[in-house]
Amino acid sequence: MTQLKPILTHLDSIPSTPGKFKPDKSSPYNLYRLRFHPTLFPRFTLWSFFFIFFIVLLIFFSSPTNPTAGNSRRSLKNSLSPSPALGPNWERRVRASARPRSKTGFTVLVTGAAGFVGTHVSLGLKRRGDGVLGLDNFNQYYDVGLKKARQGLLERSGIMVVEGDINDAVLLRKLFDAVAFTHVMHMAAQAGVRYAMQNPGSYVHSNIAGFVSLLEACKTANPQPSIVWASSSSVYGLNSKVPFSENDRTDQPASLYAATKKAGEEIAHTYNHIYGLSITGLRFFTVYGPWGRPDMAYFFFTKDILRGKEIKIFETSDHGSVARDFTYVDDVVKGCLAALDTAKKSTGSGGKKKGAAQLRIYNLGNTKPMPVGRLVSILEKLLKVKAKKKVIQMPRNGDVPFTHANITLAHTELGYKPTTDLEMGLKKFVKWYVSYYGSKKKKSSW
Ligand SMILES: O=C(O)[C@H]1O[C@H](OP(=O)(O)OP(=O)(O)OC[C@H]2O[C@@H](n3ccc(=O)[nH]c3=O)[C@H](O)[C@@H]2O)[C@H](O)[C@@H](O)[C@@H]1O
Repeated sequence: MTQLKPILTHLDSIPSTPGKFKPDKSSPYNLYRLRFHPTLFPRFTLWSFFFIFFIVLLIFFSSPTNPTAGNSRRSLKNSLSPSPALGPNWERRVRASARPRSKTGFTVLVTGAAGFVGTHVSLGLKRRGDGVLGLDNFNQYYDVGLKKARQGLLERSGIMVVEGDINDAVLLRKLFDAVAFTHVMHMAAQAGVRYAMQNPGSYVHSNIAGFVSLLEACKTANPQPSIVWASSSSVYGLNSKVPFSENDRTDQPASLYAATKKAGEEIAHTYNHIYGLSITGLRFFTVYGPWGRPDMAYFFFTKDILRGKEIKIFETSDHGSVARDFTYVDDVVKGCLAALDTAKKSTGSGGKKKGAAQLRIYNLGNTKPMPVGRLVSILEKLLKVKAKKKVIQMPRNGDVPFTHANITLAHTELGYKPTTDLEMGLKKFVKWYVSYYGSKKKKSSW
């Protein structure tokens, strides 16, 4: 310490403009300076170097437990030096995928494209000649292998799926810079009613923060796209007025999942109001079908029945049956495309509203609620296996006892008319299930 003091005092006297310093030969500290510089200064610099190096290592190699932090680091990396995946070749592929077949076709960004409904909607759009670019974060909520298989299906139809998160603002900007999307079909979400109790943060991350991030990109884009997005029948929560109509109360959500979807509807209102974005929300009613979600009851009941594993059938506290307005995926896709076709243009540009814009919400259900017990007996018949059933009281985990859609509004304004009943829809699902998991003997991790 006594040795360092003279050096530090000497540093205090260095003028701020380098090169103008004249050593004071008369200073009694000159002797110390000459004697200690050669040994102490390199040691000091060496330790500083190691310290800085350690900090840099820590920043670059620490695992991103917070997904948003991970994204922001990736975003930073992207903005500093675009990875080869975001280079000119990547941009060419992005543009080619999004190019419609005809001049009147739409140019659609589908978020959650490797998800269940996202895949079907993407294929439906491509089939009729629209240009489709997919975006999906391939998260591990359920079997990523299934998502990759859906991606393969899309790629064979000429649809590219960019791997990325809707929270990644830099990536979204790159996509909107590369392509003038006319529409965004926003299907990306953290789905599942009961899982919200295990991982509440993922619902906030995808369904709230992610939605805002996407709307920010849409409002800034020039031209602003029209947006159609997936809300949920779960917003009706504890509403007991049946069938559920769009103007019924939705302020009593029974799960955090439902609350984040309801929040999405309010956020949509705000972006419509401030920026003139044209936004249509679709309340899906328990959508099922081929390439479905392994976390949903019809899917894991099929798996468990085939394996001889017990399945739990929920009932209400007064021993009534729990029922859902199960809706077949092809019917929902028709509703999604009709919503896109009837969507008016957004009115804003450069982040500024120019006039009132369209804001809509529709139920896309089947109007025929079925008890879960009935779903199981249809599966038993199709699989030719008797299920090991255990009837238990519905746990308090966010579930609601029944759903039932009034689809008058969607019918009148979108021409929506579901045509697939539960027997036919499950038959198609089981056929796919057996061909995917049965004959191919795919390993499943779900
Ligand atoms: O349309 C909707 O609003 C929602 O539909 C489904 O949610 P849910 O209807 O709860 O679908 P499942 O998890 O497949 O459950 C179907 C029925 O089976 C019942 N169930 C579930 C699990 C189980 O072990 N036993 C059982 O009887 C549930 O109570 C429910 O009545 C989706 O998972 C949500 O993402 C979607 O938003």
